[in-house]
Order: sequence, then structure tokens, then C-alpha cells
Amino acid sequence: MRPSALDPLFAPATSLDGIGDKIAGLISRLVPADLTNRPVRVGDLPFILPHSVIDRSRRIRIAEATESGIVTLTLTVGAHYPPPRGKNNLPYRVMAFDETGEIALTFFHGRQVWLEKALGEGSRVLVSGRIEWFNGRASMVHPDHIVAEAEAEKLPVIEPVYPLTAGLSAKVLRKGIAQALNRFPKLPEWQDAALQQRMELPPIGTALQRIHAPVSPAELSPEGAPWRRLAYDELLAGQLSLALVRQKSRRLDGRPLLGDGRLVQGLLNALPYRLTGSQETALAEIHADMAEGERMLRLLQGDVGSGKTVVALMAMARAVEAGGQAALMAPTEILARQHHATIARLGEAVGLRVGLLTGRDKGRDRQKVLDELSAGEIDILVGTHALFQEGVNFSDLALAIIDEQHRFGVHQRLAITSKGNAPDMLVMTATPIPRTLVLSAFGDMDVSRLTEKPAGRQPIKTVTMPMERLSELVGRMRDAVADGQKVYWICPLVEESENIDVTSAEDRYESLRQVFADQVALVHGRMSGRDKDAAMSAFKNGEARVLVGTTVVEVGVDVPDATIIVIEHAERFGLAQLHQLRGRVGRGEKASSCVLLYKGPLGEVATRRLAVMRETEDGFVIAEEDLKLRGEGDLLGTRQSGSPGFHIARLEFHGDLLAVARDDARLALTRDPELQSDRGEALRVLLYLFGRDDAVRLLRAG
Ligand SMILES: Nc1ncnc2c1ncn2[C@@H]1O[C@H](COP(=O)(O)OP(=O)(O)OP(=O)(O)O)[C@@H](O)[C@H]1O
Repeated sequence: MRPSALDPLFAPATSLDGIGDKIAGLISRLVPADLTNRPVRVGDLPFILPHSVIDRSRRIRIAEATESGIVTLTLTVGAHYPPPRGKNNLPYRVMAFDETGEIALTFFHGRQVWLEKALGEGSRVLVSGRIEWFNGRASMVHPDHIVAEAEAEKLPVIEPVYPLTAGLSAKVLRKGIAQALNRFPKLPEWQDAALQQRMELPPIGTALQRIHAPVSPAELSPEGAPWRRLAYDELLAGQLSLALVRQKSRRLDGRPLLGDGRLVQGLLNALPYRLTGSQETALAEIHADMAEGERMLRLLQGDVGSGKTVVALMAMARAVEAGGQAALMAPTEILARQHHATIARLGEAVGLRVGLLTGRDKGRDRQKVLDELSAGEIDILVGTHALFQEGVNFSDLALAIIDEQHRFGVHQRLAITSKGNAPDMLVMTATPIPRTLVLSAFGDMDVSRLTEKPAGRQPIKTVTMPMERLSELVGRMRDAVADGQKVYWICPLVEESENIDVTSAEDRYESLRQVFADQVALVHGRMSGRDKDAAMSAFKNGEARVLVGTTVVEVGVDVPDATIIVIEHAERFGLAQLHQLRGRVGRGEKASSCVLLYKGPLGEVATRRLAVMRETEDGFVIAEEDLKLRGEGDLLGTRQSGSPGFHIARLEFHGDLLAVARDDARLALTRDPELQSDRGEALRVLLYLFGRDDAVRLLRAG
């Protein structure tokens, strides 16, 4: 049950003056992304933090304001010039002056009664807003503030500036936030007293007050005490929910999965290569976890092409040896089919029964798989999200592997954990993630890393090339194809979108057909599953030698004899994505290359990104650079749902707080596993405050 202290914050935002459904809808775009599926609450508003301040402290005279910008002037009001009756589209002007000059205060939307009051002729007022100069005349359209000189203290000196969205005015938002702050209840302190003192964290109420009514710009800095307090709260809420997942999944009894090595050894013998040292180490860690009575919760992190799939297979083989079943969930249909093909082929050697289940499988075929699964006639089931839907019943699921590629957040892990059958869990992630992010997103898991690539891989040669050299490039590709090579050609969007100038995959496909005729295939997200499969397999078996595609080929696709990848409009992709895409080549023993086609002029960030791509192939280095260039939000945030993207914490400033929060969260649970002490109760408040309700439900009295 939600603590009643929080009731005022959980009231709908529309209960605030001046906020109707429409405004609430606009505000929802400013609150954390994972909250947008529910109506905006009063409690969301205080967490919309200002990004800068306007300093109105300096008062100047008209003539001193030589440039356009925000100024505060002390004026004597002159004549009013309302628009003629019936001409409300014309502005309402009020002239005002000081000893150095004159300024026109301009208002739209017709005659307004309040103007006559606020700007009585002959009165002295402080006016603050943006001054503009035109032909030597000064004007100010809709001043931000007008206050009588006698009430000068009413003018905010330092005024926070909030992120806005079209249709939402600063005034409305500010008023809403002010009301929400007034309703902010006194909440119990959830921070450990000693830690709070050591870290100099103000109480949450104080932090919010100070950040919304700063007395100096420094108070708004992410490194300032108010922001650090809020960031630490957010991180602690995240780490606490991860710790709860961990506690819950550990408590559900796992079972020791031991095997006689029959399948594992058989597979090793059947592999056409030897495992790398990294693969062996990771596998040993995984097998050791599985042998324990506690549930495994492990993350397998590997750079592109480091060979995660075979590690997954060996883990699943152990689960089957131990008498159970295993499931492997892939993020896309294409990938599920690819994994299925690889695993079924290798598994055949040792008699593993491998099934496939995706959203596309319907009717009788689907039923057959489901029946075999529940009868225990399938050992390993590969599929997409469809795997963990209702109606899919394993006879004895012992190991769940999730190839998450950033799309499988803590909420989904919670969902599987709450299912109750307590399988061991292994999450695989392809993009190397910086350490701080591993902690923030996977603080509940143990980590294995694949740090080396299989022997014999050659470096990928990466070049950048302006779009103008397209025809020269096509000529070179023609030679390469004649020489027996295979080429990926990546385009950013499926169709010409209205105002973005993007060469679509379809157009590119048509134009490349002029050159490569039947040797080119097309794959993109809007094609039917069957057509996608056909294109992929034509490319795999070599009927097609050029595969034009959108980023559907980004994740995981494995065609080891493809040696060239061309990425069009490379300047539009993020670093992590470019690295993933490039990782489609260089997967065999032949030398590969990557051509980054760009359309100039390039901005600073795009230039840097392309340079990083030329300089290194090391995914961990690239991830760190990406973090620097983009901030952590995008790296984990935008492309996935339910991930711990942060709203307040910014890891470039608050990364140091993460480890503290994790230790604090784990310690709190060790002392008080059900959060029943005073601090425990307060921590529940924290969880609700940051939208971690589902974590509270993991508690016995949740
Ligand atoms: N030890 C090894 N020696 C040689 N080749 C290997 C080894 N392990 C895996 N491979 C091969 O390397 C290729 C990449 O493996 P896999 O598809 O598992 O990579 P991945 O880690 O999933 O990469 P990505 O995330 O880029 O898809 C495959 O063709 C696989 O057969």
C-alpha cells in the first residue's frame, strides 16, 4: 500500500490551478519517459528541473542596452495605444521612457484590461524582458514581468528557466510548479543520517525549494548540493529496486544444475573452432553459477563478434544435461531465426531438440511447438518476446537467456522473476557499456565479459567519404563483387520522409539494381517477415551479393563471409549504432572494410564520431566516447523501453554516486530485507516517489 503521506503528490496534475487536460498532456512530455503512460501527477512537476537561469539583478537604462537580450528597466509609463475596435489582430502598444530614451511595450491578443492597471499612465514600474532594437527604436514584446517600483521586491532576481514544449508557456509551467511545491508534503527522511551528513545532502524539500528558487546560478549546477541530493535519491531508488529484484530472485530457490558433460563436451567436439580464452572463462563462470543452489543472475557482455552465441549454447546444453529446458530470447525476428538456425545445426550433432517460436508463428505450427514444449519434447526454445507470453508453458524451464541488446530493462527482468518458476537467468548484451552504466542498468547482476575476439580476425579498415563520391564508390563495389565479396549497404530510413532529405533504402535498392541486377537484395522493417527471410537467406547463400537494408541488420546478424559495409548518412547515426553496424563485417578470417558515407557540412559532434570510428575498433573505448559525446540518457535511454534512463541524475556529474547508492541499497536490505524499520518505511516512500512501484511489490507486504 502506498504511504498516505504521498497522496498530495499522486493527485492528478489537473487538480492544480491553470492546468487542464491539454496542458497536462504537454507537461507529460517533460516528465520521465517511463512515466508517460499514466496521467501526469502533481508530484511530477517539482521534478521538472530548470536548465538555466535568467539573472534580472542588473538594472540598466534604455540607452545602455545596446544589444537585444533580457534586461530589467525602471520606466515611467506614457501613453497607451490600443488597437482600434474590431482590429484585435493589431498590437496594443504602451510607450514608456526613462531619462535616456523611450521604449514601446507591445502586446498582442487585443485590448486587455489588466494592462491599464499594471501600466497606469505616469506610474513608475520595473519591466523585465527581452529588449529588441529596430531602426534605432527599442521595443519589448510581452515583458516577462511588470511590477510597480514600490513593490520592486516582487521581481524575481534569479529566475529559473524550464525546458518547454510547443504550446506550453513558461508562465503556466512556473505557476504549476510553484503550486506543486506548496503541496509537497513533509516526507520521512530515507537517507542514512551519517551518509547524508558526510555527503552534505540537504533534505529533499529543501533541495527542491532551492532548485526552483535559486538565489545564485551556482545552485542550479548539477554539481550543486540541491541537484546532487535529487540525483542521489533517483540513483538510490534505482539501485534499491535492482537490489530488491536480486533479493527476490535469490530467495526463490534456484536449483543446482549439474551435468555429466555429455552434451557440452559433444558440442565442443563438434565446433569447427576452439573457444577463445574469454569464452572459456565466461563459460566457467556461468557453469559455476548454474551449479549453485542460488539462482544465477548474470550479464554476459561482449563486444560485437566476440562469440556470445556459442557461450549461450553451452550454457543451455548444461541446463539440458541437468534434465531441464532452456529458452533463448532474441530482440528481433531475424535474429531469433538466425540463432535458431545456428543452434539447431550445432545441436544436431548431440541430439538436442531445438524449437522456434516467434510472433509470426500461428495456428497449427504454433500449437505443435507449444504442445511439444509442455510435454518436454523440446530441449531448447529460441524465439522473440513471444517466448514469455501467456500460454507458453515449459515443462521444466531451468535457464532463460535474454539477448537483450538494450531492449530488455529491469521491468522485464522483474516480470520474468515474478513468474515464480525461478529459472537461472543470463542476459547478453552486445554493446559494450561503460562501467558506470553497467552498474546503473545491471546493478542486480554479476558480470562476465568477453574481451577478446576469435583468433584470425583482421582489423576492419574504416574510411569516411563524402556523398559526392558515391558513383566512384559504386564502381569500386562493382569490382569487389566481381571479385566475390559480399556487401552490406545501410540506409537510414525506409521511405522518403516529408522534410528530411534521406535517400531511402528503396531508392538505393532501385539505383543499385541498375548496376548489380539480380545480385542485390533489399531488407527493411516494413517488409513482411517472409520477404525479410528470403532476402536474408539470399544474401547468406550468396545468390545476392549486395544487401541493401535499414538498421534491421544492425543487431546480431551474422554472415561471416560479408566483408564490406557501406553506411549511408553515417553522420546521422550514434556511435554505438555505427559500431554495431560495422560489427557485421570482420567476422571471418578475410580482411574487411567499412565505408562511412556522409553528407557535409558536418557538425562538431558528427565529425568527432566519425573520427572515433576511424581511430578504434574497441567497443569499450567507443562506448566511453559515446558517453562523453551524448550523455548517458541516449546511450541507454531512447531506443529501449523500461530501461533505467535517468531523469535527474547525469552520470557525467553523478557517476561517483552510483557505487555509493548500490552499496547503500544492498546494506539497507541486508539489515531490513522487508523494509519494515523506520528507514525501511521511508525507503518505500522513495521507491513510490520515483515510480518504482513494481519493486515495492516484490516485498512480502508490498
Ligand atoms: N572461438 C571462436 N573461434 C572462431 N570463430 C568463432 C568463435 N566463436 C564464435 N565464432 C564465430 O564468430 C562469429 C560471431 O559470433 P556470434 O554471432 O556469437 O557473435 P556475437 O558475440 O553474438 O556478436 P554480435 O553481437 O556482433 O552479433 C560467428 O560466425 C561464430 O561462428
